[in-house]
Amino acid sequence: MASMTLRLPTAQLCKAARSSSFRPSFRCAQQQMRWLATPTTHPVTQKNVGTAMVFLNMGGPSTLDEVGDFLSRLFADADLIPLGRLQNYLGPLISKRRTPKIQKQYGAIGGGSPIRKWSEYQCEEMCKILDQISPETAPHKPYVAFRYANPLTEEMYKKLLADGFGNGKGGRAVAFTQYPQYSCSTTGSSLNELWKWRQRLEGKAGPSEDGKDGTIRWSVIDRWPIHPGLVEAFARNIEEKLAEYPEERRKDVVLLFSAHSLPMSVVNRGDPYPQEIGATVQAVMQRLNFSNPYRLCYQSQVGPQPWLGPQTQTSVEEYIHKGQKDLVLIPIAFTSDHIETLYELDQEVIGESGHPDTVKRVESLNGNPVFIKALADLAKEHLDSGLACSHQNSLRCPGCKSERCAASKKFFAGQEIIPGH
Ligand SMILES: C=CC1=C(C)c2cc3[nH]c(cc4nc(cc5[nH]c(cc1n2)c(C)c5CCC(=O)O)C(CCC(=O)O)=C4C)c(C)c3C=C
Ligand code: FES
Ligand SMILES: [Fe+2]
Repeated sequence: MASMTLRLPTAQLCKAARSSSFRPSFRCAQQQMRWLATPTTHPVTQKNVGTAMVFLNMGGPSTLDEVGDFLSRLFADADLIPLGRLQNYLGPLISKRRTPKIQKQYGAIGGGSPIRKWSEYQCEEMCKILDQISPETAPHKPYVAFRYANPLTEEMYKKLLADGFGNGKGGRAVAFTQYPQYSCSTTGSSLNELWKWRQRLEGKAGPSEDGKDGTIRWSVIDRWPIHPGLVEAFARNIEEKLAEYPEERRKDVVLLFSAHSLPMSVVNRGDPYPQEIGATVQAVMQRLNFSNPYRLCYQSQVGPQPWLGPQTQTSVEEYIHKGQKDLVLIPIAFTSDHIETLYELDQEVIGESGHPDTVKRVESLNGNPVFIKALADLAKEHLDSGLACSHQNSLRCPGCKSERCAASKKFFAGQEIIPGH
């Protein structure tokens, strides 16, 4: 199939778009000019190298021996746990103290987190579908970049370069966050880390005026809280779980959506996560035709400071106390199993509820084909859009004081992307 590009040379388009009259709406101008698209051939270098699809996530320790390193990277991350000037001193101290407790939890779920297995599987399967539905950007090559566990962002970036992306040859890479809802402590942290390694490994200069300096062109799928495929996958899993209850009780089962909580300091800084979590919940309930009563609650608080509530475990206990024993827990902020589903929800919340036969959890998305097709559809929409990132991604939190956020947001928003390439 013939590939598509813009009739005007990109450099000319970009120059026009950068001129003062275009400046306020560069991305709009880029989008509006897409109707000029006409079939032509790929630049050879791009065709050969294909498109790198890079899944971003926090990662988890695959073995008990990796728990210490995982936690020490996590407590060293100032985007997640800001400890100020004491970060380098307190981070290692807290992580070391916490390691035995968390090792026990990973021990109880089989000796490690399944997140690497699921991420690699989901990304590979998505790429196979993309090769079919988006031949103009094929071949799609799967990569995983974790923030706190192997494969780390540095390792992924070096692999990209070794595989022929960058190195004077250009090539396109899509950073695809696997957190459907954006938080500066999760996706924001992963993007800041990706930007850091891009600066270290591909130079500080950034792309030249014509975008042809041979560095990797990055675009970002930074959030997808209400993507119809995601909503459909969640909704079907909920329907399956509801079908396990006797018909006469089914419509009164309470659906308890559960998301990882955020410290109130992060919420009050203006983090978009609570709003986007609410949007997913609303979209799923709309798809279910509001078949059941529902609530959103939050889990996995760490440390003594105030976190966003209500807490999942307390909510379950309180509903049971009120006589509501039919409860379905729905982990809504993570797309594969991890200690928060397998340990915290299954073993603590359900295990300690006293009613494990009526308090249930829906399956995580893991290898669900409906979900993997959704990932592919979402990626295709992004590749066709020509957008470097969402418009929303360019806005910092009102309370953000981080220079890292400012620099990385500017970098990603400034990438020049040709639709369908
Ligand atoms: C959408 C998901 C998550 C958000 C938002 C999030 C914010 C957040 N987390 C911490 C502190 C910790 N999180 C830890 C583990 C952990 N966190 C998430 C997801 C989100 N975190 C997951 C899936 C996991 C488990 C990984 C796995 O099992 O594979 C931990 C380590 C465990 C522990 O010590 O309890 C900490 C610490 C903060 C401070 C925060 C928001 C600022
Ligand atoms: S903390 Fe949200 S943009 Fe920096
Ligand atoms: Fe967390």
